[in-house]
Amino acid sequence: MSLSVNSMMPFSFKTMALICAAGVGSRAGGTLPKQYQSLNGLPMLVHTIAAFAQTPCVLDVLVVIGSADEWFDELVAPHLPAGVMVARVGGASRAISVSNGLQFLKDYGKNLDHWVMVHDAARPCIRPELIQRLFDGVCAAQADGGLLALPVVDTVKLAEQLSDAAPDVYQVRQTLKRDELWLAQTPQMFGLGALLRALSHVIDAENSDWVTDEASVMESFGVSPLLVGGHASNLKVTYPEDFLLAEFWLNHHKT
Ligand SMILES: Nc1ccn([C@@H]2O[C@H](COP(=O)(O)OP(=O)(O)OP(=O)(O)O)[C@@H](O)[C@H]2O)c(=O)n1
Ligand SMILES: C[C@](O)(CO)[C@H](O)COP(=O)(O)O
Repeated sequence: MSLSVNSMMPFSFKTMALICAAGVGSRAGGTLPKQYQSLNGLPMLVHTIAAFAQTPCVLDVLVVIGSADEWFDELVAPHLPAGVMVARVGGASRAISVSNGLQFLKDYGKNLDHWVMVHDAARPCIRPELIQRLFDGVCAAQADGGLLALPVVDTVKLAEQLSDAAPDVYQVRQTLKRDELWLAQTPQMFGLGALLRALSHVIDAENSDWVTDEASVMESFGVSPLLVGGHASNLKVTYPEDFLLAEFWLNHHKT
């Protein structure tokens, strides 16, 4: 099955941003979904939105939240920069939330040939310089898309579970060549129309559980995204211990 996702390179001097914030944050703990938990006195999502709102290459910002979200209006809306759009179209998985958000942008009349950057609400320490670096890098290389990423610095083992009786015990099968390995961050930037077509196709046609980022979907249709150097500060807040680290980086950016 071929799907034309890279037949026309997107073109514009600006990009839209889609911030996905419809998850429940089950691994982070706490009484609120992690995107609403406080970092230095403000909800995580407020920090994430602010970075995009302050970036020169970002024209429109859309925040995707869950349809039954009970927190956004009270915790985030009072801090929302002018012009930021909000869509209550989150789905059961990150891929569905992103796809629904892209459809919202299309229905809103956004140009399908223009760029969109997808970013996790859970990466609140993203800085405008990094967002701009991704945009400039992809445009300069005339690539079909790209993402921030970090080279792996640890030695990486491929392992398998020993037995169902010992779910935490794994045995090494192979050590991977680390100089070829990168850790994907967000934002991830592709043409709005191309990404929407690719995601919708995967979601409609098969189990989309394997989809953990936008780039992998585009890769499955033959696109080779550009990797642009990210930064350790752009961590994804996943576990309880990540909140402290995120606060450190937010403070560090201010100095
Ligand atoms: N159905 C979903 C699931 C996730 N996300 C968003 O995707 C980003 C990355 O996902 P992850 O860190 O896995 O967040 P959660 O799914 O909320 O966390 P967990 O897996 O621990 O429950 C987050 O900003 C999250 O809000 C989303 O918009 N819609
Ligand atoms: C998109 C992502 O941030 C790239 O590292 C990541 O895959 C999303 O996290 P999830 O836990 O797989 O939803």
